[in-house]
Amino acid sequence: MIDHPRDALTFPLSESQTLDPYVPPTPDPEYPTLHVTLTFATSLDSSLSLAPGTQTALSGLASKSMTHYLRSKHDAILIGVGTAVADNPSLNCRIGGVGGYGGKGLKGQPRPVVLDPRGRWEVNNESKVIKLAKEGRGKAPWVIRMTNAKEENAREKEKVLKAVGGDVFIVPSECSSASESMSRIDWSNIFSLLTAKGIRSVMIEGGGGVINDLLHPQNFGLVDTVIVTIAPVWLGKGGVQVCPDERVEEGVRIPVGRLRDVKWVPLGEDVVLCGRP
Ligand SMILES: NC(=O)C1=CN([C@@H]2O[C@H](COP(=O)(O)OP(=O)(O)OC[C@H]3O[C@@H](n4cnc5c(N)ncnc54)[C@H](OP(=O)(O)O)[C@@H]3O)[C@@H](O)[C@H]2O)C=CC1
Ligand SMILES: Nc1nc(O)c(N)c(N[C@@H]2O[C@H](COP(=O)(O)O)[C@@H](O)[C@H]2O)n1
Repeated sequence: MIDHPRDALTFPLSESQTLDPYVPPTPDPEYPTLHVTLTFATSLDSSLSLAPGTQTALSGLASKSMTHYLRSKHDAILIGVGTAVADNPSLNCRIGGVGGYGGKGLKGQPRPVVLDPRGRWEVNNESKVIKLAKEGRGKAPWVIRMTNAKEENAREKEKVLKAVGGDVFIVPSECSSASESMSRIDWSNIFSLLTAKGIRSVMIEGGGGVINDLLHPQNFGLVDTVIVTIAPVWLGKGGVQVCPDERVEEGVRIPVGRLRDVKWVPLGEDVVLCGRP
């Protein structure tokens, strides 16, 4: 019997088989493509957290283990800088048997990627992702920045990242007519960068800004799979909500997006919705 650390999570084979039609397929080495999974946990009133800048535990143990199983099936996890700042997340996979949790090396560990266009994430040696990378319990993070970002402490932060094997990549921004501070990076450029760096599957975990941007009709087609944990709780007004901009075509309001091939999987007290855009 394999000895797993006491803090390791388990996800039963029977549950993983239910989910497997939605996990990324084995990549074809001749046709390098990227599988994009959008996944998050929400309340009954479509909130990710009680308030901006705070972390709220929504997933129960069973659905949290499901998220970690998904992490083991993806090459990378991507979050927005708002989440990196609010949560100081670990972004590793803590399923027993993966690298660092009873397994060898970093096998099964995804690459954490932080979308931080303007260099707002104060990554340092106390950041959980950096500590885990040092301990061999997670991969070192990559940061995606925008061209011309006026970033404080850029050199120091890059040094911290590179010391553990992480990196910073610069992607051209899409200029906004409103102002430079409104400019953003086109998701197809982000996905091209990840593909060029050898990533074949990415799970995007949030937060609100990132999810709402990906649910925009212009971007929704770039998503292959959506997996949402719904927890039986209402958080109330003032939270970070998943609620994309409305969609109007020829002056008529229509739904923003709908999933097909849908499966609802009860896990503990939560239910997990799987589908494809
Ligand atoms: N329940 C759950 O599953 C999850 C909950 N959360 C929660 O969500 C909250 C964080 O969400 P939120 O504050 O919305 O932050 P996000 O993590 O969504 O980060 C948003 C920021 O990411 C950058 N960004 C997003 N899209 C683009 C783009 N296309 N191009 C360039 N930059 C982009 C922008 O940075 P800039 O402003 O610098 O331009 C933007 O403000 C926290 O409370 C966290 O706990 C987070 C993840 C999952
Ligand atoms: N699946 C899920 N359930 C919740 O209740 C959550 N709050 C989140 N948040 C996401 O998970 C990240 C934290 O991960 P670590 O445990 O620190 O590795 C957090 O940053 C969000 O992306 N997810």
